Amino acid sequence: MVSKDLWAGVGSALAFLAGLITLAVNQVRIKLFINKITASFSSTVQITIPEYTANRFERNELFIAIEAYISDRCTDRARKLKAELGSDEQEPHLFVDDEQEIIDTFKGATLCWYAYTEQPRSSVVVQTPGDEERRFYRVAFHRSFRDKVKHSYLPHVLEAGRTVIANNRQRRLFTNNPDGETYWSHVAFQHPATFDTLAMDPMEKQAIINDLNAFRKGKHYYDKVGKAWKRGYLLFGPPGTGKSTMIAAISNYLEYDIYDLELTAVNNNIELRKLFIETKGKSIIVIEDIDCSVDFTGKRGDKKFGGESDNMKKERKQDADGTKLTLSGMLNFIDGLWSACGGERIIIFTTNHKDKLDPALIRPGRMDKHIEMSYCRFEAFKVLANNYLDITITAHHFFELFTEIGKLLHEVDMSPAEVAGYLMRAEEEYAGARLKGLVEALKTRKGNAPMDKATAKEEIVHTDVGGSRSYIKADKREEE
Ligand SMILES: Nc1ncnc2c1ncn2[C@@H]1O[C@H](COP(=O)(O)OP(=O)(O)OP(=O)(O)O)[C@@H](O)[C@H]1O
Repeated sequence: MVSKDLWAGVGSALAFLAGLITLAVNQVRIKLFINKITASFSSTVQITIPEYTANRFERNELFIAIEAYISDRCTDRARKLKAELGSDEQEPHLFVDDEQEIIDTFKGATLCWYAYTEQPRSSVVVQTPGDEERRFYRVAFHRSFRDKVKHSYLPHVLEAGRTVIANNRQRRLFTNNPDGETYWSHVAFQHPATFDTLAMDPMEKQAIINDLNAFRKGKHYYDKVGKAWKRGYLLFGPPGTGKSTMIAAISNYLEYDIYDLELTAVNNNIELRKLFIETKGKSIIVIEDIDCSVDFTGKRGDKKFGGESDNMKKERKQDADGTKLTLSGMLNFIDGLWSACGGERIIIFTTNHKDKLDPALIRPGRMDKHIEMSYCRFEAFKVLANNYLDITITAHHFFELFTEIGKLLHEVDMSPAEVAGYLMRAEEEYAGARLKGLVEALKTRKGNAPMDKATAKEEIVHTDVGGSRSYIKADKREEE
């Protein structure tokens, strides 16, 4: 009897449980159904941005920019963050972690961002990065902002995100590999040179800065005139006058990477083209000592003598096949069709002998600006004195030394590198002693190089005393 009652109790309990389960399942079904109905009438629109593009091999640029944008704008508001340290970086970067709502506002619209990760289905064989974990950003907003989001907000996020990435990024110095699997290898670029520490005529320096500013902001202009967004600079001058320092200052100013192209390691035109294609935008491509890198002279044949020699025919064929590095390959590199890919690149050649270069290589349009880096004159010296000794022309106790140096630098050719050498001489503890050492060296050089009488007569030396320009007449012969 007892066992009959017990079984009856268990039976009704099971029936009750089954009823509950059916109810729960029905409720989930009902909830899903209600969600579906409300979603179809909802005023909210959602856009999902996957981490990988449809072909799954490339990361989606929009996703990367959104990540940077949200990390930059919204980390203060987020409660869950992630920290990462890149291989070349000094400071960790903070990112907003997944599965939390982040609110952003834009021109009256409120946008709700949410990041989430989907695990791969167990049946999927991982072949590409996008087959592993799949990450997404989702942005939700009122449907009345659909156009604003599409045409203004997302482009704004893309641009702002790219700027954040460029600012956070450790700049890199690339060099081409002679026979490696990759075309370029790189190290972190950490050169302290800036335009403030670069010793040269202030007006010329300002002209270069203006030119760089115009270039950086010039995308629309270049598009309008139908030119590729690139600019060529030829830096020429004797050794030690600051050509490499200028390149470092430009890179630091524009925050561009540097590709230091070693032409002697490039075997032919095809390789040169591939190297170019592998460079990224916002970069400076440098070929130092272009006159020493490859002997282009004579490679184009001597047309003066009429006809085409066998050598020239061979040269033309090799040129067409790309089996050799030739001048025309170089010209193509600078302004051929391939050079237009990517945009926002500065190409810089340096040389100690501008006169040795083929005019075709440096004509305007290829090398747009020719910048002469010259021996140290008084204006440049003032920058070096400030850099190395922390003294300015307003330091009255050095007035006489400065005046003497000003006169001597006008008469004697000494590179900024040499002047810097005297200003940082470890064996002299005091600034005055170092300046005197420089005066002695300049006098010795002056004595060794007798001056041409005509130029030595009446010279005007410009010095800037206490900010006001004064002119000191110096009759060099009489002084001696
Ligand atoms: N104009 C300058 N302003 C500031 N420092 C300079 C300048 N010129 C040279 N120097 C100093 O001299 C050193 C050598 O200069 P740099 O390598 O830039 O000269 P360069 O013209 O590229 O020489 P080279 O033709 O031999 O390659 C630099 O490290 C820098 O300290």
